[in-house]
Amino acid sequence: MNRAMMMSAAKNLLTRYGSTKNNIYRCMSTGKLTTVDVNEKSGVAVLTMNRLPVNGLNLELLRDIRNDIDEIEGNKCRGLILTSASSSVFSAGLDIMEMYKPNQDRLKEFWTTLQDTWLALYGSSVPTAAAINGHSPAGGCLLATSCEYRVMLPKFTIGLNETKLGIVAPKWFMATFCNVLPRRVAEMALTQGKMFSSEEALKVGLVDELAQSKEEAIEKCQQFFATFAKTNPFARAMTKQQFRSKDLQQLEDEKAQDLEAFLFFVNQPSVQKGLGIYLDSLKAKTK
Ligand SMILES: CCCCCCCCC/C=C/C(=O)SCCNC(=O)CCNC(=O)[C@H](O)C(C)(C)COP(=O)(O)OP(=O)(O)OC[C@H]1O[C@@H](n2cnc3c(N)ncnc32)[C@H](O)[C@@H]1OP(=O)(O)O
Repeated sequence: MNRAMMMSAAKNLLTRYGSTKNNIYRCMSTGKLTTVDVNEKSGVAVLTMNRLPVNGLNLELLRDIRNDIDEIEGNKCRGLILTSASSSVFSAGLDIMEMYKPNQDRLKEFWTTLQDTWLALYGSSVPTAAAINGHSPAGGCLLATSCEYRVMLPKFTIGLNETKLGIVAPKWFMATFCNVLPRRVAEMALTQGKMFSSEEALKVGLVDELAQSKEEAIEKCQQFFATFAKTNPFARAMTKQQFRSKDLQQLEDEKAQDLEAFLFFVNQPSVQKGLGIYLDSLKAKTK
C-alpha cells in the first residue's frame, strides 16, 4: 500500500470513528476485552489486552484478539503492536479456570480458539511486535514470542513455565520459542520451566530491547517497523510466512490430534489435581 492509499484508508477510518486530540484514532475494536488504536501517521495498530487484573487468556479474550488480528490484516495496517492495559502484567497466560473442572464443549472451543489465534498471529502478513509492559508467563510468553520483535520493561519476568505446573507445552509453543532462542537455551529453559527476568531475557535474546516506559516500548516497536520502509510489503510478508511455514503447517496438519491430546491431558485426574493446587497457591498469595 503506498502513502496515498494509506492516507485514503486512514481518512475512511477517521470518517468511521473520528479523531482524538492526540491525532490517534480508534480504528476498530471488535470485542469488549481488547482495544485497537491505529496511529494515523504511521498506520500502526496498537492492540491492547484489557482483561484485568492479569489478562488471563480465556475464550472471550482469545476470540477478541483473533478477531482484532483479522481486522488489522484486513485494514492493511503497517504493523501490529501487542500490549496490555495493566501496568504490571502483560498476560498471565492461559486462564487456568478454563482448564480446571472444565465444561467439555467450552474446553474444546477454548483450545481451538487458541490454535487459531496463534496461527493468525504467528503467520500474520502484517509486521508484529510486543510491547511487554508486565509479567509474561506461559501463554503470555507464547503471544509475545509469536511476534517478530519484543521490547520489555525492566523488572518483570517472561518464560514458558509449564513444567512447573505439571503441564507439557505443546509442540507449537516450543517451535515458537525455538524461532527466537538458540535451540539449547530453549530446551534448557523449557525443561526447567524457567522464568527469565527482563534483563536475562535481553541477554539470551528472548527480548530484543528494554524500555523504561510503555510509551518508549511502543516507540521502539514502531522503529522496528520502520526498518521495513524500503522493503516490498508483499515480499516481506511472503518471506516471513515461508520462514515460519513448517511450524504453521505442522499445526494446520495436526490440529485435530493436538486438540485430542489437550483434552486427554487436561482431563487426567492428576492434572486436575495439580491445577487445583496451583490455583490455591496463587490465591493464597493474595490472602
Ligand atoms: C501433550 C500436550 C498436552 C497439552 C497440555 C496443556 C498445555 C497448556 C499450556 C498452558 C499454558 C498456560 O499459559 S498455563 C498458565 C500459566 N500461568 C501462570 O503460571 C501465571 C500464574 N500467575 C502469576 O504468576 C501471577 O498471577 C502474575 C501473572 C505474575 C501476576 O501476579 P500479581 O501479584 O500481579 O497477581 P496475582 O495476585 O497473582 O493474581 C491476581 C488474580 O489473578 C489470578 N490469576 C493469576 N494468573 C492466573 C491464571 N493464569 N489463570 C487464572 N487465574 C489467574 C490469581 O489467582 C488472582 O486471583 P484472586 O486471588 O481471585 O484475585
